[in-house]
Amino acid sequence: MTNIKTYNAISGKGLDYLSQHGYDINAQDSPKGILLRSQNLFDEVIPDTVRAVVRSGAGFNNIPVADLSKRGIVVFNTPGGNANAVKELTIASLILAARPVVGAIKFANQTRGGDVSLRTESNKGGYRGTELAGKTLGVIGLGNVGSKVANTALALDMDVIGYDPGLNANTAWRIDRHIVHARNVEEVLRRADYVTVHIPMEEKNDHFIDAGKLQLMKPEAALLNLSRGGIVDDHAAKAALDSDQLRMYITDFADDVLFDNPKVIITPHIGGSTIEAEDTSALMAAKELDEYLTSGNIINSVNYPDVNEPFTTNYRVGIIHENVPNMIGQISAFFGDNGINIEQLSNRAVGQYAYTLVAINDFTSAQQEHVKTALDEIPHVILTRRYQNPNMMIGD
Ligand SMILES: NC(=O)c1ccc[n+]([C@@H]2O[C@H](COP(=O)([O-])OP(=O)(O)OC[C@H]3O[C@@H](n4cnc5c(N)ncnc54)[C@H](O)[C@@H]3O)[C@@H](O)[C@H]2O)c1
Ligand SMILES: O=C(O)CC[C@@H](O)C(=O)O
Repeated sequence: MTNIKTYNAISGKGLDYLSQHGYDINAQDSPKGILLRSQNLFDEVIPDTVRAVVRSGAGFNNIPVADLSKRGIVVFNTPGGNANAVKELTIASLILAARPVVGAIKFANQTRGGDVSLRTESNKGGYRGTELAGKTLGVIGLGNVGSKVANTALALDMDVIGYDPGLNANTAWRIDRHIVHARNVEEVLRRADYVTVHIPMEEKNDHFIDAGKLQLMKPEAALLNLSRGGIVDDHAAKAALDSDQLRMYITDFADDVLFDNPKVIITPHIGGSTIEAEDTSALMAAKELDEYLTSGNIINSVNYPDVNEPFTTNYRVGIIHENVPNMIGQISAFFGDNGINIEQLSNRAVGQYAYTLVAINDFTSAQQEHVKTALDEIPHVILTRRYQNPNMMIGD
């Protein structure tokens, strides 16, 4: 059995998959993998036995990715697994920003005694809203969530303007041609009646929406943040609301500065909290973990390149290394010098790291032992793992 440590409430779909594939998800000692949702891993000690950390979800700012990368630990997420759930809550938030539904519900509940229908009818004037149709939605970040939100807003008869300088090809294909592509974020902020942010929390996006950007927005506009606390400077947002430079702020991330403000709606980080999204994400996470631990295939990694090849030979060696010159030369020379024939070699690099997966048929026990220790001694090699087909890990 291979031990997997889990944090948070992971859907049974993912846990059952792991249990059925030879993993012990209850034994927390010497884990080979960690499966989590929002647990802050910066506060945890990650044992040396760990080879993979999988985030069941999209955002991975709760994981010390830079440190784990130096240790040869692959970090995965489940892109798109909960995008539809976040899209739906974003659309609900748009409606809550246009219609005073929350206040109206409270009012209706308070109208007790006497002729209830008359009392509600005569006082409902205070709960008039506006329509989304014909208004402009600005979408910042057109990835898995943002692209879905943008397309759905078109179906609500909104005009949509989007901004994403790092748009990937897969997502670009999904974006409706009627969505206007802004040249810069300022253009989105100036034109939109509603602005929704769907970007990851990383250093460059810390307080991405700050006082300066809020000033560009129309005073009657509403801002939505279902991405992460910290992407919007909440103090600046409160100041903008207080000075009527912003009409409304809806966020999925509670913050002391925002409580008890009639212009703010806070939800408790429930964007991805649907049964469907939790099941889909957990199953994706479990499969990614199993695939890496048993075959060396890397799918949806956030720190190393993806390499996903059919396992058609008897053995494989996966080598995580730095992305520096002559690594492939040294690795293939090593196999040749030790009389090991390479059937196939796949190599990909991303940023400062690279991954080389070597497929082998004839591999004696002595060669396997030697590969483990000797390959790790090549400068810039971070970690080597060996795999035996069918799906039987033989090394550590
Ligand atoms: N509330 C929730 O429960 C919940 C659920 C899922 C995701 N999220 C958050 O939403 C974020 C987005 O999710 P996703 O699945 O769409 O991720 P994604 O990786 O598919 O898309 C993010 C997009 O943002 C773009 N981007 C990054 N920085 C940008 C910037 N400064 N300006 C414009 N575009 C920028 C990227 O190029 C990318 O296309 C996640 O990182 C996560 O933090 C929250
Ligand atoms: O696990 C969750 O419920 C939150 C997930 C969400 O924040 C994400 O980034 O995917």
